Amino acid sequence: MRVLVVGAGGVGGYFGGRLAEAGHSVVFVARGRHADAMATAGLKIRSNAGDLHLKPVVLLDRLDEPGRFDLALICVKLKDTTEAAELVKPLLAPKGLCISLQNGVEAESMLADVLGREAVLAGIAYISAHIVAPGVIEHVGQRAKLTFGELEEGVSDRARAVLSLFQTAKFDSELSGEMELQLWLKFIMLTAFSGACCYRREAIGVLRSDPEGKALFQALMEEAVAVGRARGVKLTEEVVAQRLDNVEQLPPEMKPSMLVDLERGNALELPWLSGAVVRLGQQAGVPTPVSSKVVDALEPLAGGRLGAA
Ligand SMILES: NC(=O)C1=CN([C@@H]2O[C@H](COP(=O)(O)OP(=O)(O)OC[C@H]3O[C@@H](n4cnc5c(N)ncnc54)[C@H](OP(=O)(O)O)[C@@H]3O)[C@@H](O)[C@H]2O)C=CC1
Ligand SMILES: CC(C)(CO)C(=O)C(=O)O
Repeated sequence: MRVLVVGAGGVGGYFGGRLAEAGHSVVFVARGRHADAMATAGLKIRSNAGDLHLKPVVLLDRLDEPGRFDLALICVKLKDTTEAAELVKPLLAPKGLCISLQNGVEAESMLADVLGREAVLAGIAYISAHIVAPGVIEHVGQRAKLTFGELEEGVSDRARAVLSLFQTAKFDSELSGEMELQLWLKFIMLTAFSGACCYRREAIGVLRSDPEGKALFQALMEEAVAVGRARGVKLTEEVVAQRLDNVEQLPPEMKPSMLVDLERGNALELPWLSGAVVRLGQQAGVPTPVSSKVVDALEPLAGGRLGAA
């Protein structure tokens, strides 16, 4: 399979790098100083699962012939999703597939609007990884896993073929027949994690050691669960307690990617995380006062330093 990785940051650089390490044909779409560094010095991954120095790295040549790629992994921030889909459209082979490894519960529909539903699979990245210098990605903790599958319930042969590809690489992968539920299970944790850590400017270790921090986390998660249920997602009674237990296992230094962005003055994915809880809650008639408080506090910073200038 010829793989196109759109966005070579924490997520795209890590998973794309591991696929290339396993010998697959992987072409990256990158830009700016990160792209320059990848082109000259290669892509470096620092990871507890094993460091990797990928050199040479193949970057997309704008003159590449159309219809060349069997699989596109969308790994840009959510604000760049539609642009990424437009870029991918002419490059995908006729039966080519596109998988979002982004956060939130809305990336798949943004991709489907451009590429058509048939070309889109849903995906989730369980990892904490960030660009720490141009051309260099650091993986925090041990976890590196992709969960993915069809938008509709059930498991298809084409998704099994992607699983076979992923299983050759140095990360965990899982095919799911109920991706809407999976997307929401990650979303309820992530929206609470990113909302609480950004609101208090704390990594998870400090946040969870303070009862008020934990209470904020739990309240944000409960609101997201209520919104998901109102939309028909089958979230069980135990789901909040299970996620709170999982959070106890995270390395204390772990920060959500939105806090990393906040500290760097980058644009925030707020509109698709706590912002989505508020927006989807309004649509479903579910009150979300705690998420609104987080959105109100962070909104002035959501455009990032450049956006605010
Ligand atoms: N980082 C993490 O640990 C995790 C992140 N996620 C999710 O994954 C997604 C990606 O996050 P992350 O990897 O952190 O993002 P990063 O910002 O690290 O990487 C995205 C990269 O894509 C580049 N990019 C964006 N648009 C284009 C384009 N049109 N052409 C070329 N390059 C482009 C960006 O460049 P530029 O900087 O110039 O915009 C950036 O280098 C997000 O939705 C995030 O929520 C999910 C799980 C974990
Ligand atoms: C919480 C985490 C690290 C889980 O993979 C994540 O998705 C993010 O920081 O964006």
